[in-house]
Amino acid sequence: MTATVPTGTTAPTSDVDPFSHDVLEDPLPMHAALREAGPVVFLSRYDVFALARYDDVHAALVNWQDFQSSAGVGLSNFRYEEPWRPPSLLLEADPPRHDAPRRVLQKVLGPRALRRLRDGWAADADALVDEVLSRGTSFDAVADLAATFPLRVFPDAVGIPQDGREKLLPYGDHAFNAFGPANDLVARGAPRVAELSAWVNAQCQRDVLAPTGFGADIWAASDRGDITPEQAPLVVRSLLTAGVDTTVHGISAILHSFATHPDQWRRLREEPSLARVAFDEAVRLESPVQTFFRTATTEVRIGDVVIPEGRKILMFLAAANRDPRRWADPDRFDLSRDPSGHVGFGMGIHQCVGQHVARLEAESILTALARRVSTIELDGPPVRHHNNTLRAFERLPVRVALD
Ligand code: HEM
Ligand SMILES: CCOc1cccc(C(=O)O)c1
Repeated sequence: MTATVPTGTTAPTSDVDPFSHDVLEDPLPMHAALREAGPVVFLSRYDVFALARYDDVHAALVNWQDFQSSAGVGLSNFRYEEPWRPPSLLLEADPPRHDAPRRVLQKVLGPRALRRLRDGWAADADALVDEVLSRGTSFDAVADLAATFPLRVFPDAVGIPQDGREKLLPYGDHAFNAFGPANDLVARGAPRVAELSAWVNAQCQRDVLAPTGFGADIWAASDRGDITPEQAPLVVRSLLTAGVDTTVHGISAILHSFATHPDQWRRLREEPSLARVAFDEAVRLESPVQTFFRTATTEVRIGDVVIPEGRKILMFLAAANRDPRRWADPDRFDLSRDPSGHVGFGMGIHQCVGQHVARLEAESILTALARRVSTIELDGPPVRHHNNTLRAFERLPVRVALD
């Protein structure tokens, strides 16, 4: 039996460390270099293959058969390494195991289900904006808006108790770090993992969840047999893991985009319905979720490179979202652009099942702000928050003028 040797040229190679602090501070030059090097680049530091161009990232995302998620969507390969927590039934599963949990969450988080939340979230956003503006017109848009609003509305929508909600952000931050290499960012989160995991897992149990909300809806789906009672807590865990940090950094991204593009703020004020497209354009431009991995289930040919079966592929969603081969003037925040097709929420069977929740949160806070604020601008240098997977701000000082 001779081993099949993948034929095809060797990929261009780079020894860049995408998870180093200087790259996490500003990944754009690395993205451009990877796009220019070719359709696929071998990253020698991590022994993985990188895709940075839109067409190649898109093709991998929609081809779940050749690019699987069940070996983990981080650097760690679940075929040989123990996951740090039981794998997600959605993110880290392939069909057929992925199908039922996905169908359940798609219904629980669907646009129709969210209609009942719209008015309450709009009122909460108005109240928060009034509260922030009553304290002055210079503030930190992260602490006062982006990190506050999601934590005011989302845990209640899930139906978890009040106690311990401050654990959600650090838990999610660690989960997103854990998709990367075991570097200092992962080490920093390690001491609290047991405490945070125990708390999150406890919130997924039926007896602590409110009688109405996303959590109750997931357990009701297990009563109907759409998923099993053993699966229900893990599906709730998906919401608590993926549903907080992402929206905090998504809202930060949109506020940073407007604070640095005053002409677009004027457009939003003239046409408030642009809030929806503004969110997708900010997610395209900033890509709060920067990367995800896949594992090749067979030899995959990309360009004239053959990636051997079993190898990890790192998809740079953020690089694809600014690929000049796909986007005109890609670095510009432009509300007249049609951002549909961006891969900031992924694409295909794993495309973000919570995107309507995220969009409604962003739209609520944006509309509330546009109602009262005539201009918004930076009031000092933004400070980045480094994470192996998330693009985020630690601080976003802004100054606003009121009507
Ligand atoms: C700006 C906010 C958000 C961004 C940028 C984002 C991004 C993403 C991306 C890129 C994926 C694809 C993962 C992959 O292909 O492997 C994904 C999947 C997922 N997201 Fe989101 N997300 C956001 C908000 C949310 C929210 C609010 C929730 C929950 C309420 C959520 C729950 C999930 C889940 C459960 C998956 C796995 C779906 C599956 O594998 O079928 N996300 N998200
Ligand atoms: C936003 C990407 O989606 C995720 C991220 C982390 C965990 C999960 C899950 O399903 O537990 C999903």
